[in-house]
Amino acid sequence: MSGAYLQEIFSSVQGEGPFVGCRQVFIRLAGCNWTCTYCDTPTDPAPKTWVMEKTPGCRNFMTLANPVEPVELAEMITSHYDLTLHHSVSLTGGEPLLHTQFLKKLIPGICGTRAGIFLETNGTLPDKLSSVIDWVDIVSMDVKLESSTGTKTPWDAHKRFLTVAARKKVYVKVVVSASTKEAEIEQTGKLIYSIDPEIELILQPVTARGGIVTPSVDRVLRLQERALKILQNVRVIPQTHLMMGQL
Ligand SMILES: C[S@@+](CC[C@H](N)C(=O)[O-])C[C@H]1O[C@@H](n2cnc3c(N)ncnc32)[C@H](O)[C@@H]1O
Ligand SMILES: Nc1nc2[nH]cc(C(=O)O)c2c(=O)[nH]1
Ligand code: SF4
Ligand SMILES: [Mg+2]
Repeated sequence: MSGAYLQEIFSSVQGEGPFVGCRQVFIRLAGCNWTCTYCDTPTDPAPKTWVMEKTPGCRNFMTLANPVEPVELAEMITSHYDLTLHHSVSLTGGEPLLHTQFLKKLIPGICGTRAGIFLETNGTLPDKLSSVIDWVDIVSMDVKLESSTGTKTPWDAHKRFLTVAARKKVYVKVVVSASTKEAEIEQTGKLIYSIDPEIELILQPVTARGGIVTPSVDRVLRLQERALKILQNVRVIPQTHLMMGQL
């Protein structure tokens, strides 16, 4: 099957990590292979419908049927959005790397932005990343700490993943909570350092959900110091789109 199940498409500003504020077209694919207690996004693998703005940036959504064919979707996006006004197209989800065959057919048709294709991923599928890395320009890779997600951290898969991602522009994002252990941050820092000490680490305080509690101001500073003992570039950046009332 060449089609894929989508959740939504919208134009907004990137709200997380070092590209905060950049205008992006977000393509949110359906389904996820991971479980994060704090997740703020539905992960139904096969929703009957998906939504797209009638007018870019106006949040007047129209409902469309799933699944969608890649070439048809590329035509819808390029006729609907002025990609030249956008920094990049953000492929997100759910977990976008569950849809690599679809992405390889979609991406050639949506390459008109200023900085290309931005992949927002949970960092758990290195072989899937290898199959599409040539089509991607920027990788936002999560490291999934057990203290926040409730699922055991896949350290080996993360290491293999970052090795592949380092072939392009990449940064690592780690959601931290009140229960994040300094040892987890240290292991994250050592993983990054072992591949490239220059790769930036973003500590993203959890937006409280699912019983996962936002870390205290003091705790965030201690965690950042722990990472700075290992890495050059460590910033604390929250989910800013929520503060701006942006999607
Ligand atoms: C919804 S996920 C989709 C992409 C991919 N599955 C991943 O986890 O990176 C996008 C980003 O939102 C973050 N996120 C989801 N829920 C959050 C929350 N409650 N607080 C902070 N960040 C959250 C994830 O950690 C991830 O960096
Ligand atoms: N504005 C905005 N920025 C984002 N960065 C990552 C997002 C995601 O859900 O993947 C996201 C999102 O949902 N909205
Ligand atoms: S990997 Fe991403 S989409 Fe999947 S549950 Fe975690 S935060 Fe949500
Ligand atoms: Mg989001």
